[in-house]
Amino acid sequence: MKHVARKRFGQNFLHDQHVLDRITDSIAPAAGDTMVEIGPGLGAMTDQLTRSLPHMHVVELDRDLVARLQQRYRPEKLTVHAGDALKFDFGSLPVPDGQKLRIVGNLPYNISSPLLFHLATFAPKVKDQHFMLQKEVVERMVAEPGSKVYGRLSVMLQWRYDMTLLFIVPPEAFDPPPKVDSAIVRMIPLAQPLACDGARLEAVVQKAFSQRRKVIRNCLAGMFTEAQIIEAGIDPTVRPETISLEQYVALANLP
Ligand SMILES: C[S@@+](CC[C@H](N)C(=O)[O-])C[C@H]1O[C@@H](n2cnc3c(N)ncnc32)[C@H](O)[C@@H]1O
Repeated sequence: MKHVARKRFGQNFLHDQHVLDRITDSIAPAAGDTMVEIGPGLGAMTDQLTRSLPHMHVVELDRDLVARLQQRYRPEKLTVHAGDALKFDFGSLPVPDGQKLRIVGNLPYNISSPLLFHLATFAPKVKDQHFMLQKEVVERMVAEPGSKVYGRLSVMLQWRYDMTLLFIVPPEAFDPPPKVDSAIVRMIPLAQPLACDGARLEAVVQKAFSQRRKVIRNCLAGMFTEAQIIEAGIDPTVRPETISLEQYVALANLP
């Protein structure tokens, strides 16, 4: 029976073989990799990846799709984790000594930011991540200071990852087509992120960008004095979107 795409699970299934091949080439799966796919859906990417991998893991929330995947693949080939990727402990997957996890997925766009933040907590155990996301989200992730779309997602993810927008995917590549363009992003955890307490950095960045149009002195009133902002090497009259990752880290590291 044909699966009817469920909007609430952000289901848009890839059917363009050229796009599937390009994504697979970008991921370049190798036989020894430990790989997990988030939201395998009907298995379009899974089929491609399992050609090179003797075994892989998937995490899928939709129980109907879980049942389909379990019917389609032998358990030695595919371990299906039925559940919510937002709550999944990616650190619990068995990875051989000296190796790290590879994470891939055409992500459900309705939960992309919280999912990226959840995944960031596993960054030290991860080799790389390749995701399909809404193009605008990828543009925010890789944005530089001064850009209109530079914000919390840019700073928090750039603190942990080296990120590259690989290519754009048009709506026609999916069934049903989403209303927006999509993009493939490669995320490689940094070996040595700038030393900083993540929760503190998050608090500073969240407060800074909660009023993008104000100058940073006013955005951070109550958290830092003007003198402290200057001490972190920041002009207190600039807007939050012009402040670099290094400067936000300096602020978060103030005693
Ligand atoms: C955009 S579709 C991609 C499907 C498939 N990978 C493809 O490319 O055709 C997103 C998939 O994520 C699943 N999904 C949605 N929310 C999820 C969650 N919280 N945890 C795990 N999977 C989820 C959906 O059921 C769906 O299969």
